[in-house]
Amino acid sequence: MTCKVGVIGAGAWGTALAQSLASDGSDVLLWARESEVVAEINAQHRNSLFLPSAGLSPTIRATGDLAEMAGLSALLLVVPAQFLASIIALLPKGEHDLVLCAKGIEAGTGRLMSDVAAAAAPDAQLAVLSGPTFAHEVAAGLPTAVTLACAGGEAQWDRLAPLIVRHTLRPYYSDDVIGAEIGGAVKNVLAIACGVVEGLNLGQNARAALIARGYAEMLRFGIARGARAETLAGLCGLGDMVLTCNSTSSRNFSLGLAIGQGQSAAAALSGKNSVAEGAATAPVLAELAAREGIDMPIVQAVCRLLKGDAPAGTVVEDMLARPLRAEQEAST
Ligand SMILES: NC(=O)C1=CN([C@@H]2O[C@H](COP(=O)(O)OP(=O)(O)OC[C@H]3O[C@@H](n4cnc5c(N)ncnc54)[C@H](O)[C@@H]3O)[C@@H](O)[C@H]2O)C=CC1
Ligand SMILES: O=C(CO)COP(=O)(O)O
Repeated sequence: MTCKVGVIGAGAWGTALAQSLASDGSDVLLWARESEVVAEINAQHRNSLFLPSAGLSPTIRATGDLAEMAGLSALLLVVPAQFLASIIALLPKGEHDLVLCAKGIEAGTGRLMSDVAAAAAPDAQLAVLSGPTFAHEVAAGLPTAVTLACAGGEAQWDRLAPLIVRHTLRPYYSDDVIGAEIGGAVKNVLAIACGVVEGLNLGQNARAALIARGYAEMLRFGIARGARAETLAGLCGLGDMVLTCNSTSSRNFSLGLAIGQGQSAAAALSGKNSVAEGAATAPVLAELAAREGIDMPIVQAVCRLLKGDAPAGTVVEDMLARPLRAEQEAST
C-alpha cells in the first residue's frame, strides 16, 4: 500500500496517532527526533521512551529524515508547541495538508500554531486536530472523537477526513481553526489549576467551580481572538477540559497536583521526557490576556504558582477574596 500520511513527532501523541492510522493496515511514516526511538519502532514495533504501553503495527515505519516526508498528501505535526517553528522550517516545501496537533501558544511571540505554520509553510493547507484524546487510549483502539478544523473548509475536509478516520477515531468537521487551537491551548493551563485544587484537597465542589469559571475564561479569550463559542463548547474545548481537568493521566493535571502538594514547579518538571504544555503556555497566555484587557484570573493564578511567587494556599486565598461579580458577564 502506498503511504499517504506522515506523522512528525514520535512522542506519546504522534506515536498513538500513527498507530491509529495504521490500525486498518495503512502504511504510515513516523518521524522521530531520537535515533533510538527510530531504531526501536522499526525493529521491535514499540516506543518504550514515550508510549511504553502500546504495541505498534509493523506498517508504521520510523525515520529520522524529514526529507522522506516529501510527496506525502498529509503531514500530522505532533511536536510540542514550542518546537513547531524549528521543525516546520526543516520540512520539504509543498502544497500538502499540514494538520496541527500540538496544544499550545508559542512563548515569546504569542503566536498560535496556525500563525507559526502559516509563516513557515505559506503554500501548505492548514488544519487543526484537537479534542479529548489521551494517547494511550487512542493507541489501544478505544473510541475517541476529535475536532478536525479545516482552514480550507469542506473541500479540505473531504480530502483529509478519509485519511484520518478509523473505526475508533472519529473526526468532526469544523472550519473554526482558531477556536480549535485556543480550546486545546487554554485547557492545558486550566488542567494545571484543577490539579492544584486536588493537591490541596479542596474538594469536588471547588474543582467543578474551577472548570466552569475556567471555561468562562476560555470563552472570553477565544471570542476576543475570533473563535466561535460553539467550537469551544465542543470536543476541542469543553470536551477536552472534562477529560484533562479530572484525571491524573493528564501531565498538566499531574503537574498541578504536585504543586498543590507542595513541590515547586521546577522540581515537578525536572528530569521528565514528557511535556506539560500548560507550563509554557500559561505565561504567554496571561501576557496576551493582560495586553488585550481580558480577565483571566485562573490563568494568572497558575502563572504565579509556576513562577513560585506564593504558596498554593496563599494563591487560593487571594482567589477567594476577589470581589463578587455577575456570572453571566463571564462570557460577554
Ligand atoms: N500525550 C497526549 O495524550 C496528547 C498530547 N497532545 C499534544 O501533542 C503534543 C506532543 O505531545 P506528546 O506527543 O505527548 O509529547 P511527549 O511528552 O510524549 O514527548 C515529548 C516530545 O517532545 C519532543 N522534543 C523534545 N525536545 C525537542 C526538540 N528540541 N525539538 C523537537 N521536538 C522535541 C520529543 O521528541 C517528543 O516527541 C503536545 O502539544 C501535546 O499537548 C495532544 C493530545 C493528546
Ligand atoms: O491533551 C491531552 C488529552 O486531550 C493530554 O493532556 P496532557 O498533555 O495534560 O497529558
